[in-house]
Amino acid sequence: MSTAAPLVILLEGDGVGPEVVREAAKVLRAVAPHIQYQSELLGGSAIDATGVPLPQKTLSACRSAAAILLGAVGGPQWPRKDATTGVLGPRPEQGLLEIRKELDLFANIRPCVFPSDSLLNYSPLKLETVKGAEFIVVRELTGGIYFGERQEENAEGEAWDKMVYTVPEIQRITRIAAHLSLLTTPPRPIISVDKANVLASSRLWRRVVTQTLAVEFPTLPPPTHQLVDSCAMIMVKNPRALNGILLTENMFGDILSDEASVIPGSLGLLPSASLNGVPGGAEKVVGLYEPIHGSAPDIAGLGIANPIGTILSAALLLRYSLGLEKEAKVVEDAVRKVLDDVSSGGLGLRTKDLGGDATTEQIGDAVVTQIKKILA
Ligand SMILES: NC(=O)C1=CN([C@@H]2O[C@H](COP(=O)(O)OP(=O)(O)OC[C@H]3O[C@@H](n4cnc5c(N)ncnc54)[C@H](O)[C@@H]3O)[C@@H](O)[C@H]2O)C=CC1
Ligand SMILES: CC(C)CC(=O)C(=O)O
Ligand SMILES: [Mg+2]
Repeated sequence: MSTAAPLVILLEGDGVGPEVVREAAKVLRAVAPHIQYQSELLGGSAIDATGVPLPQKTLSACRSAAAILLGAVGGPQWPRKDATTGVLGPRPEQGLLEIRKELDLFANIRPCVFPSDSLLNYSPLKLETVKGAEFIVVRELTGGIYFGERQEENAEGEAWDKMVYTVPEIQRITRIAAHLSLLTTPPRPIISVDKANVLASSRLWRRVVTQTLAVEFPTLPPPTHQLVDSCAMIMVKNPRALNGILLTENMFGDILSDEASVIPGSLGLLPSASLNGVPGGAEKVVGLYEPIHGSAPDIAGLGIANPIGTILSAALLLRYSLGLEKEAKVVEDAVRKVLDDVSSGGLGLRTKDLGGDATTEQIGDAVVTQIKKILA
């Protein structure tokens, strides 16, 4: 374990963001007390304080940090209308897109696994359908339609968004998928998801994914290709058929990963890592870690948000940015213990989204208690 004191930037954001980040930071403090923290503004709270969703101070702090932990941004109060001009102000989500672009966080890794087998009974899908489902969504994060040119509604009543991909953008995200595939023996199959029957950008995607894997990773089996619409159907009908790496572009990955959270039972469960390179390699990668969910304005301030997705994101931070694999495992084991049924030695604690009545804080405290027991 490194003895230096790495700096982690906390971007609490909006809505339930501060509630879930508080618990994840508590967990990090328990498992790795040497980490230093600094809180900075992003999103709606940054707009209110500074006028912009990504203040320069936040960006500079993130650039010099070892890693970043984010809650979520956005809410119905933004964009705000200027009282005199009636002009709409910036959107919190712009800040998130900007920080991803500025830090070149092109690889978004979203593992869809059951943090505890006891959750098999809480999935809205049938137990026999979801049992054994386990895949990783590898989402391209700095290209595609979220970053293309756009035209807001004009006088002709038209609006459009342009989806652009380039060969290097597709090559580099394919390399991340290949790297993750090769971490297991046998390698996890790579399923590339696109809409190549309609979109030119998807036809480029399919060609470049196939070629990059064939040329640079000849030992890997060739990828399979799945159209995004039928992929969405398979995900809830027979998710085990997708076991492996789902490699896809920005918007498809955004949508499919929210759908994937239905398998373990809640959007509040799944973590993510946004990286600018291959994790665990010789080069230091920049990493921003966040749950896959949004700011959940409908439950903000009630203290009932599920913090597990953020806590598991903190585990990914320990693993990918700080090289603290043992500590990452301790956090994951502690989360499992908290969720596991009492009959199998766990606490059986669940927030409302999973049918329980535990608060956000109780889950965080329980994870900390389990960490202390594991480390004792
Ligand atoms: N990474 C980010 O910062 C993201 C921000 N957003 C923003 O969040 C705002 C709300 O978007 P929505 O479409 O409502 O998506 P959302 O993910 O915030 O919420 C969807 C549903 O899931 C529930 N939910 C989400 N997280 C939960 C948690 N941790 N525990 C329990 N229940 C949870 C919410 O209560 C809501 O019913 C929007 O402004 C959107 O732009 C959305 C997605 C990602
Ligand atoms: C601003 C959005 C693209 C955020 C989002 O939905 C996500 O990254 O999951
Ligand atoms: Mg999303």
